[in-house]
Order: sequence, then C-alpha cells, then structure tokens
Amino acid sequence: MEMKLDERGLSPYRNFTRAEWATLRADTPQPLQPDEIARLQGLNDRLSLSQIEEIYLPLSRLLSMYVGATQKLFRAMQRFLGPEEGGKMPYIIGVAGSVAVGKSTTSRVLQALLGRWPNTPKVALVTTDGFLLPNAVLEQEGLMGRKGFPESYDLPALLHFLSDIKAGRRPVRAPIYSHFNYDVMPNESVEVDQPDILIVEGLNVLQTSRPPKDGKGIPFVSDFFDFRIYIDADEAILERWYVERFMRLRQTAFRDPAAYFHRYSTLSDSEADATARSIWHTINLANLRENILPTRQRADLILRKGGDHEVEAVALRKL
Ligand SMILES: Nc1ncnc2c1ncn2[C@@H]1O[C@H](COP(=O)(O)OP(=O)(O)O)[C@@H](O)[C@H]1O
Ligand SMILES: CC(C)(COP(=O)(O)O)[C@@H](O)C(=O)NCCC(=O)O
Repeated sequence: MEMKLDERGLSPYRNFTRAEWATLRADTPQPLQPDEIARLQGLNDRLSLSQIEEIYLPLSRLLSMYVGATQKLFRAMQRFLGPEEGGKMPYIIGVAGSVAVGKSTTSRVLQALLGRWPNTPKVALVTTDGFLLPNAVLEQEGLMGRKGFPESYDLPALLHFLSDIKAGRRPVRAPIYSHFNYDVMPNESVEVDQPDILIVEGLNVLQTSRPPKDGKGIPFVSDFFDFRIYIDADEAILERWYVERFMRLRQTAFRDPAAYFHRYSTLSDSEADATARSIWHTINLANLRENILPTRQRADLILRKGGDHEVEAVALRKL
C-alpha cells in the first residue's frame, strides 16, 4: 500500500499489516451471534468471521474511544456554556470508496458493532444515493450517464441534512434511493432522530465542493465528519466485484418485470457480461479515477482489500 507523502517517509499514516491491526482488538469481546453475522452479509455470504474479529472489532474499539473522547469534549463545552445549551451532537463517520468496494457491507458491520458499546447504543446509517437528483432531472440535464459523479447529486440538500444533524435538530429526514427503480423515491424518506453515531456512506463523501460561483465558500461534506474511512481495492478487482454483483442481480432482482433493469435479465450471459463491463468502464471506473480515488488521502483510515474481500492492510492517520 503506497500512501507515503514523500520518499523521506513523512507519511501522515501509520501502516499496519492485517496481523498487526488484529492485535489492537485487545480484549474486546466478539458480540455478534452467527445469525447476526449472516444478516449483515450483503448479496453473498462471503463476509468471514475472521474479518469481523481481526479488522472490524479493533476498528470499533478505536472508534468507541474516539467517540467517548468527543462526547467528553461536548459535555465540557456544555458545562462552559451553561444549562441552556442542551441537545445532543451525533458523532458522524463517513465511509467512502468506489462503487462495489463494499461500503454498504462495511457500514452495516460497523453499525452493528458500534451499537454494542454502552456509550453509543443508537447508530444510524444513511447512504448518499438518496441525495442523487431524480432521473427526470438527470435526463433533462443530460446526466443519466453520470450517475454518481459530483454533478448528479443535490449537494446543497446533503449539506443541509448534515448541518441539521450536527445542530442536534430532531427528527431529520433523508431521501431514499431505490436500486430496483434506479431512481430516488419521491415520497419516501428515512428518519434520523438524534443518534449517538451517524454513518454516512457514499462515493462522494470525501469530495471537496465545486468552486462556488458567488465567491462565498461552502462547506465540504466531510467538514461535518468526525472520522473518515476510505475502502480501497485495485481497479481490476473492483471491476470483477461489480460484474459479479450485476450477474447476481440479473438472476434475482432484475427478473421482476417491474425492475428498471428487467431487460438485463433477458440477455445472454455474454451479453450481460459485456453490458456490465461497459457500464463499469464508462461510468463507475471513470468516476473512480476522476473523483473518488483522489479523495483517498483525506481519510483518517484506509482499509485496503484484496481480491477475496479480505482486508489485507490498514492505514491510520496519525493525529
Ligand atoms: N467484506 C466482504 N466480504 C465478502 N463480500 C463482500 C464484502 N463486502 C462486500 N462484499 C460483496 O461485494 C459486493 C459489493 O459490496 P457492497 O457493500 O454492495 O458495495 P458498495 O456499497 O461499495 O457498492 C456485494 O456483492 C457484496 O456482497
Ligand atoms: C447509486 C450509485 C451512484 C452509488 O451512490 P452512493 O450511495 O455511493 O452515493 C451507484 O451504485 C450507481 O448506480 N452508479 C451508476 C452506474 C451503475 O448503474 O452502476
């Protein structure tokens, strides 16, 4: 994993092999039952118990310590400002990385593990696809082939949402995206009601905003984050995972005539493979190279995955 800033080793990261990282679990117990692990798995069943124990338990221990320290600081500030300053400020964790790298799987594992710590029982999860512009707008603006690119999101709505959460407002609602409909759901939303931790997962969460037209600075999404995670894997591996997931969806969800991509279920295997690779190359790989990978160095923690989805190395930003 090459994360060094320069040849003199002035890297902002401390690098760990999987084995080194695993020892940092200390005596954290494994709190999940096998049926809970099964429920956490995404579309396939490859999430291993060793990955949970060696990668995610140490990470949940670290995050629990960080959250505890932040909660103490917040209480100190409340004491300083006086009794009127009530409210609760959720700790926000951003999870970034390519399409198909495993953001939603990782986020769900973290959600389950972090919810077991006494100081953070309530952990909410929001994905940024809910903040994509509706297909009708994307079509009008010629952006249907740019889904996931910065211009395909309603960035002000996402910033507004995060600002409401950080201000301790309750409840706050986030829009929902449906992969089945390939569109945002106009009349549906998810309620986020003052969680202890909010995990925000998406391609774009570490991106810096486009330069403001009026010269006034607008915040970055990640300004609202207390901790930033980037999940990393080589392009060829990501392409394989994307194609595998596409082929599985074709056998399952896309079979439903109501699915936006129902037509893919009627393609031959080789036609479907070619279609998946074409979408990967023209949209998701282009987006990875242009807009996602360049944000990796803004992460506090980088999880580097190998071809079998196992995290092989971890890099932690030194404070
Ligand atoms: N840790 C993991 N172990 C095994 N399979 C995984 C793991 N993480 C993701 N996957 C699989 O890889 C694919 C992409 O994962 P997903 O979490 O949906 O990615 P993303 O949210 O980044 O698009 C899915 O098919 C999922 O089941
Ligand atoms: C919906 C996505 C943009 C991911 O959005 P995110 O939750 O990361 O904001 C992506 O999964 C997607 O659909 N990309 C468009 C190309 C494709 O169909 O794969």
